[in-house]
Amino acid sequence: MGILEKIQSIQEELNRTQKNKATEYHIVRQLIALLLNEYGMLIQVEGLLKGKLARYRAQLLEPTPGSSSGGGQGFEVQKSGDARIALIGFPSVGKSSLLSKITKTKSEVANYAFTTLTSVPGVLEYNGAELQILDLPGIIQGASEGKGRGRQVIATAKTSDLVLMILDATKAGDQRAILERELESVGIRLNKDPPNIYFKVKKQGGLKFNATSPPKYLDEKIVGSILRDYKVHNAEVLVRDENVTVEDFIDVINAGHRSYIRCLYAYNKIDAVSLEEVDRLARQPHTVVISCELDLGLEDLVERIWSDLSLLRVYTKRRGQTLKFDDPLVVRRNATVETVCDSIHRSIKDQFRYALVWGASVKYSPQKCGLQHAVADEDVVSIVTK
Ligand SMILES: Nc1nc2c(ncn2[C@@H]2O[C@H](COP(=O)(O)OP(=O)(O)OP(=O)(O)O)[C@@H](O)[C@H]2O)c(=O)[nH]1
Ligand SMILES: [K+]
Ligand SMILES: [Mg+2]
Repeated sequence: MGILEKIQSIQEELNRTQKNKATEYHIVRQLIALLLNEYGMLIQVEGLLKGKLARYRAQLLEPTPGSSSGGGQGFEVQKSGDARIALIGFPSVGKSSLLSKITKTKSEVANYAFTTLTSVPGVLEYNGAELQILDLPGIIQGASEGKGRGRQVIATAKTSDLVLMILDATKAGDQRAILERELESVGIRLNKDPPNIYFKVKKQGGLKFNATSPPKYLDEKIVGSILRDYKVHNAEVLVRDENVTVEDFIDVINAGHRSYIRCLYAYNKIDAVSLEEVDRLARQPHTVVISCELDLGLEDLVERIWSDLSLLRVYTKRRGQTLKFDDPLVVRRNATVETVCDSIHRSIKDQFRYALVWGASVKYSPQKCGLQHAVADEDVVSIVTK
């Protein structure tokens, strides 16, 4: 082969590879596009399936015709232990993951909505107390009007001592407000004290309206017209707080249907958002940030649950017995020596002479106290009987 021929053959070869390269490149690009498309389709299909699955599972929660309570098994759970904590949140925020983390109970965890269809109780042992934690189905907007089993979930929340609202740190910020509204609409008041208004319906005498200082948002006329609407014409009203609102007054009239419950907000899945976002969320009031997946913030959460419950540990001591500090009597805040007596035994009050109290509630330890003495956390109480 002459030199010119050699050059020409190389050029031809090069041309071919150029073309091949172009086609190969083209083919590879097409393949990639195909794969991407396929992948996108897969994601779409997965989303669709998940949506379908969630819809069908939500139907499992819906009331069946002829039953007033709803489909599936009923989920009233016997109260047990020293306090009840209800896990409230949208589907798939990690309620069951949390129950499985902080108690010995395993509740099913999955990445589709409405995995949990009933209430699942677990026990958290802390500071010698037994705290009942209730894992519940997820609720959605409109739950209080009977969407899904929302009404039953919310009714269960109303029986709790603390609502633990589980929120998804990766989701939009309005979850909190939506859930608050759902709970509010059935008479649950979160992190509020009952309004400081004395109200008593009378047989006669018309409306007697008084206030310790002039209320800013209420007056006798408003109160009178609200009461007429309730067909109450004789009543005594004493407003002891100038900041109470019309809504507060209505709550007082409906006191039997109002529950004032503490609420702790826990943002889960913080492993999936930026540090700045975690920081922003953690600064909201009554809020903790956690990750069930990475075991972050769970100890802190349990501590916050304990302090929000405001439970008191009282160690009771019998004459001549040594004190056992591992088995306290757990009572509510505002508990008195009388509460302690009732918790020990119903009849102990009949033989009560006095109590000897050691601890933060007394000036001298021990101090002789009567039934009305208010106890403090970690007091030691010895009941002296007749
Ligand atoms: N990234 C991340 N995922 C989590 C975390 N905790 C739970 N998950 C996931 O979130 C999904 C839902 O968890 P569940 O515990 O079933 O949620 P749920 O609130 O009980 O859901 P429903 O019972 O359906 O209302 C699962 O795929 C979990 O693995 C977390 O801390 N981080
Ligand atoms: K789920
Ligand atoms: Mg669940």
